[in-house]
Amino acid sequence: MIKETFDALIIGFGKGGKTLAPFLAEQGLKVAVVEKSPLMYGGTCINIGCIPTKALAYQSHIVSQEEGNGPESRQAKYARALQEKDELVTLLRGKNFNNLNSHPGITVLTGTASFQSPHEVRVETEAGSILAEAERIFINTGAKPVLPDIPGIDGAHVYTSTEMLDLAKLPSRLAIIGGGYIGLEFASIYAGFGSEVTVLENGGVFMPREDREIAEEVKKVLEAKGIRFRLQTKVSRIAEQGESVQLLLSTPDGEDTLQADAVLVATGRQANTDGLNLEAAGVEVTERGFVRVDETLQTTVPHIWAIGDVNGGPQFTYISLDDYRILKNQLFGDRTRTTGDRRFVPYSVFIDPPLAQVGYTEQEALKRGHTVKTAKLPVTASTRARQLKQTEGLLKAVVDAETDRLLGFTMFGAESSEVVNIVSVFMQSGQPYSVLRDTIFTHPSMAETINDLLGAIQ
Ligand SMILES: Cc1cc2nc3c(=O)[nH]c(=O)nc-3n(C[C@H](O)[C@H](O)[C@H](O)COP(=O)(O)OP(=O)(O)OC[C@H]3O[C@@H](n4cnc5c(N)ncnc54)[C@H](O)[C@@H]3O)c2cc1C
Ligand SMILES: NC(=O)c1ccc[n+]([C@@H]2O[C@H](COP(=O)([O-])OP(=O)(O)OC[C@H]3O[C@@H](n4cnc5c(N)ncnc54)[C@H](O)[C@@H]3O)[C@@H](O)[C@H]2O)c1
Repeated sequence: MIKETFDALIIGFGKGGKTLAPFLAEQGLKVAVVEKSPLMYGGTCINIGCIPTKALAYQSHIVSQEEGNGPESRQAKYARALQEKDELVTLLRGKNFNNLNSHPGITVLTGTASFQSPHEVRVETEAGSILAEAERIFINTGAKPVLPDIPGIDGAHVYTSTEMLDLAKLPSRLAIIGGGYIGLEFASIYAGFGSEVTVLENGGVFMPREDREIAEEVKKVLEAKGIRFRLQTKVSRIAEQGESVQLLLSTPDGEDTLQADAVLVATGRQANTDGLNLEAAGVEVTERGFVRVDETLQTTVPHIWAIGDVNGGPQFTYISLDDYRILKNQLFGDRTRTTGDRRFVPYSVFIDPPLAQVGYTEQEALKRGHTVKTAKLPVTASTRARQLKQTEGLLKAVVDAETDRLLGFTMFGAESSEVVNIVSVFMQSGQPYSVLRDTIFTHPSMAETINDLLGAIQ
């Protein structure tokens, strides 16, 4: 076996790792990045996550706005959207590979990594095994879908989100198991292309973490687009029936069946630690199977760190990026950054229109003992939304009645995934909400709805 020695070894080509690699190389370290699949240079986000799904969401929105699309035209537009998505992914994957591969201080090893000892990682490449020894090791192997134990889940018409991204034929009827981020985003994408979509969620509350008024509005808008939601519903069996499948459902009203042409399983994502042989390094995992880290992202072994989805933090690309910032600060800075100083992490669910949130919902603020003032504004109040012909949705703000600080902001409406970042930055400043209420925004814009929303706080 060939033996190579590095100062730093990064396992997985995720967002945090691929940003950390050039930084470490610029500090004079000899760095290796190990990626198990040539189709995954750049990681989940680029190849099978954010980028391809949002590319499809964009095309689906356009198709949904058009009139007179019959089944053939919808299939043709779906096929073109898949092709454009593939072109974009291929472009970004190549750029990501070249960014690291062309760097003089970085070696990209394409192969599967597994620990042999605390400082040694075996990499199985097509050309044979390499034993990579490194002083510092960073685990950035991401997450993979959870597959519930349902008879028939391994059937031909049942897909994970990754597999759905290559589904050539637009399904007439799509059943989605799981009503979380992936479930709702795919529901919105496929409904936009014209599929009949049913979301099967075993929880009893639709979008349980969201503000209740906003969640109700989301449900109403998505239902108006033809998406059906079945809560408190478990799938007990999936049976192949020729070109389609039958799902056997267990519901509060008893057993039921659902016919579908495709089934998406979107029931959460778990740490990708298979085959890493963490025991050989002494790296511990949590009860949920994620790599155990402290606030500085150090594992139970001092020279090994874990970044991104694999460490059990929020599963967002921008959190993996922030993990990189923490490591940079901890290893080469003043060691003040930790996961504990993350406040007001915004997020967006790319349904149509998108939902974005930062801070507390009204319910969460009350639970935390705040006295609150709130305001709501329908998206119809926005002239920009009328120009965009996207008047669905609702905004809501939550203000602390004692300090006048903005505690939370939710926007379900066009361009909310952009607008939320303005509010997030403002919330970091800790200023009273009236400052944002009276800030000058361009017109016409979706951002200016913030002025009106906060103007309605009483
Ligand atoms: C369908 C979908 C849509 C999403 N949409 C969004 C979104 O819109 N916005 C957002 O912020 N987040 C989104 N996410 C989440 C986001 O993609 C992840 O949080 C993020 O990509 C995680 O990055 P990471 O740094 O943890 O590692 P990843 O990008 O997951 O990279 C891990 C890499 O490690 C490799 N690997 C695994 N095991 C080994 C091994 N043993 N040896 C070598 N290599 C290995 C994998 O092949 C992979 O390339 C989405 C996720 C999915 C699935
Ligand atoms: N826009 C974004 O930022 C974005 C988009 C997609 C994914 N992601 C990330 O990916 C992660 C994974 O997404 P996800 O949707 O797979 O997970 P999730 O945790 O968001 O949702 C999973 C849902 O499936 C339900 N569920 C679990 N088992 C079930 C079963 N047997 N039957 C029916 N329902 C069941 C859960 O109650 C939950 O509502 C998210 O947590 C998110 O961080 C982010």
